Amino acid sequence: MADTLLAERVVDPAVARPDEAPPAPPSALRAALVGNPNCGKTALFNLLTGSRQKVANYAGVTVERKEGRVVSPEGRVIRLLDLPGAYSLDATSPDEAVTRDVVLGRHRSEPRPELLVCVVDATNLRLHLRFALELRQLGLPMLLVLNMMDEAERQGLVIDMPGLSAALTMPVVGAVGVRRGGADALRDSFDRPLPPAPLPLPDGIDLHAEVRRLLAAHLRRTDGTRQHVGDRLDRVFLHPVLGPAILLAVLFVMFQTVFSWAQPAMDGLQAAMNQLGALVGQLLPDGILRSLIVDAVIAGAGTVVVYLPQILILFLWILALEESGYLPRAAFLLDRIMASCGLSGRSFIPLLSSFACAIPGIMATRTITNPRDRLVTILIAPLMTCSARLPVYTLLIAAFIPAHRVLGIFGLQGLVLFGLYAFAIVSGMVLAKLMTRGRAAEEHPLLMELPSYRRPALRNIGFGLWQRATMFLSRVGTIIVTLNVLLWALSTFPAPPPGAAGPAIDYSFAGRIGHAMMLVFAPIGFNWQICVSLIPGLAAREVAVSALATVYAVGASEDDAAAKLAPLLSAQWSMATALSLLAWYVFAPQCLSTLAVIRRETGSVRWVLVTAAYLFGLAYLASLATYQIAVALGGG
Ligand SMILES: Nc1nc2c(ncn2[C@@H]2O[C@H](COP(=O)(O)OP(=O)(O)OP(=O)(O)O)[C@@H](O)[C@H]2O)c(=O)[nH]1
Ligand SMILES: [Mg+2]
Repeated sequence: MADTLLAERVVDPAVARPDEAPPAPPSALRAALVGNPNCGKTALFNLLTGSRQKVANYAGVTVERKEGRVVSPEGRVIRLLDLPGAYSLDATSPDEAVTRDVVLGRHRSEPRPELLVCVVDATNLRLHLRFALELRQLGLPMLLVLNMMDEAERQGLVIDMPGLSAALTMPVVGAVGVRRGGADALRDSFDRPLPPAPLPLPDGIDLHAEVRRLLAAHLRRTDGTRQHVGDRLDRVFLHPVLGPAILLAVLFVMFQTVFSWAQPAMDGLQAAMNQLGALVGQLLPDGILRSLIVDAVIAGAGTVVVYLPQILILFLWILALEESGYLPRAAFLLDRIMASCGLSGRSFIPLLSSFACAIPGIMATRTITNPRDRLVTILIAPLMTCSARLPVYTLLIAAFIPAHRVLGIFGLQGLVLFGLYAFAIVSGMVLAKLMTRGRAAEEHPLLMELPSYRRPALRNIGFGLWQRATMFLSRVGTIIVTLNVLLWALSTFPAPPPGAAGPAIDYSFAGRIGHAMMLVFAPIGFNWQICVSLIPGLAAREVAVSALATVYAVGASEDDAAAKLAPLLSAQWSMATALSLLAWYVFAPQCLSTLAVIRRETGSVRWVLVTAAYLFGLAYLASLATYQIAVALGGG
């Protein structure tokens, strides 16, 4: 139980909101949003409840039920559920099973909804109405929402809503999930009396034929625009040669910009933090309090805060790709490569999400039908380079890799970063191949919906970036500062005995622990400061950077030592040590939340131990090989 609670709390940091609205009273009407994947259920849920759940342009974004509270214009309170998308009630994956169980009233902790709000994509009625008809047979009060009416209009689709409503024997409303006020008609409908359950269709009726009949009677097509743009784009993006070349180019440019675009903002932040440190240093008298504030809080938080611009640029790309509809195309392109590792293209989106953070990535594996594929994807997800590694990578790259240009256009630092990502991906693929013995679990070809291309809505991207920025800063303000203060205390106490020679920090707890750890880590080139920083770095990766800043600041004679962490490292460490630490960070499972989520998603501690053991083992071997080779080549 305690475990579940812990995991619940770490579930998806992207959506944790401290200012969540109060829960609906138990007497409130229980309604649930149900429908095919990617029809805009979560977009409507956010509009109605004011939540900020993740919305993106591919199937399988929502993987668990979310609850919200809606107040109708007349003040009626509704408890609204957002459910994972499903194609039918015959669930094949864990996320669809949640929807099936809730709708059928079989869910462990969720009573059956009193009203089904069935959402369909108005531009894709042929596919989506089938599920609506299946739901109609359940005998629950129901309401049909035609979402994406803006797109439907643009495509010249005219839907006879009163006719459709009469034929389906349920109310029908239109909606636009991406427009303010786009769910008003739906909100208004909550004030009307609960509709009676729709009349069921005769048993055994062919639902596809029924959909065709409904569309023939109630859907008209006038001349629309943009119908074929998507096909034309697909001819380029899915082209066997051009497609992969474009994908590679997109990823490549992404890593170049993470360095080049962020630099001015990072320099500005760095200068501001240095000034703050110097100012506070002058204001406070020399002593323990000054050391605590300057070395632990400012040096610790400051060294991590400067990475905010890079993290935001990375997310700008990820959000734009998610919204555009390109991701499922990339999954399609990579299906063959994934198959050669024994996985299917279905693992692509969970793995790609892990580049932001392994936690939502691992949760996204709930969309994978095959249990073996799901497990293997969970096991390799921590290898995909999450954004918390970025500060560590960038710090070391900035300190040890010269900012040369290659071929006149590419920055060498961006290339090295790209190389680290590529190395992690290749390692993940090789491991998947070993785990699956290269055999695909299923013979089926990849069945995956290709959504329409969409210009990313600035509003969504803006919210997404804002969410990331506040999440990152609150991590810095909470876990990072706390761990740094703890580390500062360990590095400061006990004070050296009177008359002791050598730096004071050598006598502290941290100094002693670090020196003891050297027994294990000296062969891979780590010094005792790195060893000490790895311990708080276990809780979260970027803490290692602030921990190094603190250890070096406490150990240094000048106050601004930490402000110059990168030059300090390049003066004190060998190239071999830096490369070895980079290799360590590619593999090491330095994140407790990830391990907690693996525990929850696999339901067993065994897989947590397996993951931790194999990743630590690989990290050690990779660092050992890197260090020894670098030393042999003269980098010692
Ligand atoms: N143009 C347009 N886009 C919309 C509308 N509603 C949602 N979208 C977009 O459609 C995509 C899918 O929206 P989501 O809300 O994530 O869909 P969902 O039904 O929750 O999807 P799953 O969680 O995967 O089942 C996103 O890119 C939204 O921005 C709409 O009314 N018009
Ligand atoms: Mg959703």
